[in-house]
Amino acid sequence: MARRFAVPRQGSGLARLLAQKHPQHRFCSSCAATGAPEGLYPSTNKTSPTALLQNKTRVSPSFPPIVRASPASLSRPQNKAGMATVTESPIGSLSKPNVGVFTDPEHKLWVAESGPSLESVKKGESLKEGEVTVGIKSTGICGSDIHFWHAGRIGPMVVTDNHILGHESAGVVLATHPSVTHLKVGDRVAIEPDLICYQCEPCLTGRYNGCLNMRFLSTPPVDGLLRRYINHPAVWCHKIGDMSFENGALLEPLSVALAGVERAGVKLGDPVLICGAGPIGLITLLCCAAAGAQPIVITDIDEGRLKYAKELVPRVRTYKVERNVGVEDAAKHIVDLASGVQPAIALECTGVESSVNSAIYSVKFGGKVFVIGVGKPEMQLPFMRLSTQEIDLKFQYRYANTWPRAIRLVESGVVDLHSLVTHRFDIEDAVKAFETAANPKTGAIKCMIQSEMDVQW
Ligand SMILES: NC(=O)c1ccc[n+]([C@@H]2O[C@H](COP(=O)([O-])OP(=O)(O)OC[C@H]3O[C@@H](n4cnc5c(N)ncnc54)[C@H](O)[C@@H]3O)[C@@H](O)[C@H]2O)c1
Ligand SMILES: OC[C@H](O)C(O)[C@@H](O)CO
Repeated sequence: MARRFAVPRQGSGLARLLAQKHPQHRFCSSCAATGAPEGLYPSTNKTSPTALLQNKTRVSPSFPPIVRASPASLSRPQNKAGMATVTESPIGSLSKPNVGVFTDPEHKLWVAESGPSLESVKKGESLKEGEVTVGIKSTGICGSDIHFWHAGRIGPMVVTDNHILGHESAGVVLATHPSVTHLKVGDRVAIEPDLICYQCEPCLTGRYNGCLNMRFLSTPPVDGLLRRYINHPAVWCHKIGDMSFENGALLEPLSVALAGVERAGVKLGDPVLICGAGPIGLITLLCCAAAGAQPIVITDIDEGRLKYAKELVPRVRTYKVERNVGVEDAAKHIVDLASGVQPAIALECTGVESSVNSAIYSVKFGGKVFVIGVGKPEMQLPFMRLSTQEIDLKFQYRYANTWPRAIRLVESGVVDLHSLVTHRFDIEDAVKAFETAANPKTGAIKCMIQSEMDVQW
């Protein structure tokens, strides 16, 4: 296949710079600071970043056999009382077949057998270099999953075939390829759902969410994580210690919010507006509250979601958007609610044109409107308001290098995500889970799908 990007040649400026500065690169915070992301490079003991740059990654023919769970190796992290607990559940005892949650261009939704098959998981046959098999325990339903089901597309991302949904997952490592050194069977992990090329300019400069060859799990045509078992590169499986699997799954939407809050530059005492109190808006609210923003106003058209926001962060001020109120008037109400203080930063988490526009009319001179929501391909925006008020209009798309930070925030309790989970379903009942998540009358914020295994972890 023809390359659409330039690979740094051996001896080229970029390749030399990376190789000279940090021969080991992987998990190197200096690389993160200078552009190359923490955890970007595969953690195989045979793969150096220099080799990646030179495109010389090869499987060693002499690897020992796949490591699969055996009772002795299945040690869980220490529990709260400091006691190590051992799980006696070898992979060989798994009996539930792999299933996936599918949609298709006809907007059907169903649960059916999917790959990798239980048989191949047990034998470890399907594992490639650098991969681990993860038994998925919890997966959150994202608005984009519902969109792919209902609308069959998000902008240019179109469902053209039977397609497995889901990209917010955490689980337990069931098997490791011998090339994997930093994970072992029994590790609890959250899955970062992107597969990148490690070779294009965004990858090499630390902004791998812009990878020119991105394969994002659950974005068609790449199947998602709503399955019992998946094989995934170990480098994109982040250890979560004894964090709950649900919190592990929520690290994905937290990553979206964190990336936005970080790039928007929210600081202590900043007056902030958040538009939309869906999961992304609510998690953004938790992040802004943790960052010390004050006052914080959040908007929504749904009273129930605003009530939820108030329960999460009692000091937030809530504004119910009414369809018959114009965007400039809505902006005035928002500023009034903030005791006359115009927001320095608006984090837009709806992707709805009128909401983007009331954010633009709300922020102060020199303020920032930071759009996380995704919406119509084209929108009409108040150009002269942006111009005369020197407002920065910026955007976030997914995330890069957020998982380690997100894990620290959740582990420490600085950001408490757990109460966002309002409904839980077994993977066999995924259709019911999706119907609940898609129906505003259910009051669902985050529906979680759990895949019970014959193994207790
Ligand atoms: N940029 C990214 O990488 C990224 C990642 C994940 C999600 N998203 C997008 O972020 C947005 C939010 O995601 P979510 O999961 O919270 O979705 P959601 O649909 O659950 O939440 C959106 C909220 O906005 C509210 N809303 C609708 N119109 C409004 C208006 N005019 N004013 C105020 N509120 C209004 C809805 O009532 C809802 O509560 C979506 O557009 C989603 O596609 C973007
Ligand atoms: O958090 C990731 C987002 O939900 C996805 O990018 C989605 O919007 C399209 O695949």
